[in-house]
Amino acid sequence: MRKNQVGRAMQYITLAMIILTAALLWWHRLGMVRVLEISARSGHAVEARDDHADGGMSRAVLAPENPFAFTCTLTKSAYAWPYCGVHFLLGRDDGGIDLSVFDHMTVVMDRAGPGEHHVRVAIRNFERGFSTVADYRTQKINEIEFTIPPAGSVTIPLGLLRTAAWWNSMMKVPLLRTGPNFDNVTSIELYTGSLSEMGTHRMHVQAIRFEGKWISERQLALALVCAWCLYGASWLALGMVQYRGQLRSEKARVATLTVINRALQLESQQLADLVKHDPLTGALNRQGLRDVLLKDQESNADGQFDAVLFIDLDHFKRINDQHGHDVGDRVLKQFAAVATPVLRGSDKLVRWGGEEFLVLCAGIGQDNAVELARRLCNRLAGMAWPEGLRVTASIGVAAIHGSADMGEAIKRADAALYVAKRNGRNRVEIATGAHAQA
Ligand SMILES: Nc1nc2c(ncn2[C@@H]2O[C@H](COP(=O)(O)OP(=O)(O)OP(=O)(O)O)[C@@H](O)[C@H]2O)c(=O)[nH]1
Repeated sequence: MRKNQVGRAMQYITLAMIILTAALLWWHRLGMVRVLEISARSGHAVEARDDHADGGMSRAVLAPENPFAFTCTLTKSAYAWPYCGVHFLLGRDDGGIDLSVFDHMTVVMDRAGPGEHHVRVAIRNFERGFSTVADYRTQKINEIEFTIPPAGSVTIPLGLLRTAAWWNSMMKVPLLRTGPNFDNVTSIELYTGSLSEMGTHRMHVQAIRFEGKWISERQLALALVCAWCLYGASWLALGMVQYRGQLRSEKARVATLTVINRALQLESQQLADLVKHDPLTGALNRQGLRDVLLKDQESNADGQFDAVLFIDLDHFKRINDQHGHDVGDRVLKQFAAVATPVLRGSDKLVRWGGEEFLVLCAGIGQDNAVELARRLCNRLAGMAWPEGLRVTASIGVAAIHGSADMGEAIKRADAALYVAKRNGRNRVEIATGAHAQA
């Protein structure tokens, strides 16, 4: 995927994440509620309970047509705490349901009877390690007592319920486990309160409703933080992967450009060389000579060259005329090939024009220059040439007195060459008066 496509995708995902986060927070605030209702419609079993078993005389009687409506006759007796009420059974004796996922409980009921209507609600929890199936009283009793209007409802946060102190004492519960528990609830009990007046109380439980958020605020916050962290991390990782890919392609591009650059440098060097060299013989041309002299002047004001040889192949026109230009070209090429190894590395062979060549000699001295010219003359005269030709050259030698004298020295060498031609060719003449014979 291209970089800007990924960027656009990430923008959409960010927007989606923001909308999702806002929607979840809004939904959590206004909804996301789960409800457990215990009522005549829910089909939970109901049992009547009173103080009969404890020696009292109170009576709880369920209405035959609706066990959620019952009559409770509270009667004073030898038993100190008369009570009566009902049990709503939620699970088996040893395995109840988890009500800890709910936040609060709402009791909706009608009643009729003497005095204020005090109600005690108890939630029985089967406590592993304490409760037994044989005796339901060993199940932890978490309770609260409150007053309810004749017809209406009361909502109670589950956190307000407390474990009965007598149960903790009876079961010898360690201090840290004395708090209420709702994770294994077997029944909910609804009794008359401790301040309820004696007499007949008619009660009709419309519903006991447990409500709570599917996810607690804390869980939601944690989930959102995790999701955003994950998203941030994946964004970073993606960025890193892209950055590395970019770096790799940049490196590859730089490497390619370096290769191209080198090739161009080489090419431009070759072109520069071409411009400075005669294509036929490979000797320097006049442009090349100019560059050599400029460089020479830059490094040494007086110049390093101290002698110049002016070479002209003898009767070259005749070679062209008799054997054709191609043969003439081959002779010119052979001349350059023969002359080059005779010269030293610091000497420069220049094609002056046509069949005329210059040799610039550095640090040689006039005598040695004359010696070099003779050697060259002899070499040319003694070797085999194309078409069995005999090729000779006439050479004028002149001393160079500093770089400023270069032009004049070439003229003097040319004049000496003219003398060599006039004196019969295939010979060396020196420009400074004393003309040596080959
Ligand atoms: N094949 C060939 N011939 C060339 C080239 N450049 C110049 N020439 C010929 O070289 C010949 C030079 O002739 P001339 O200047 O008359 O000199 P020469 O015949 O060598 O006579 P001398 O110098 O007096 O010995 C001319 O015919 C030119 O056309 C070249 O690049 N190739």
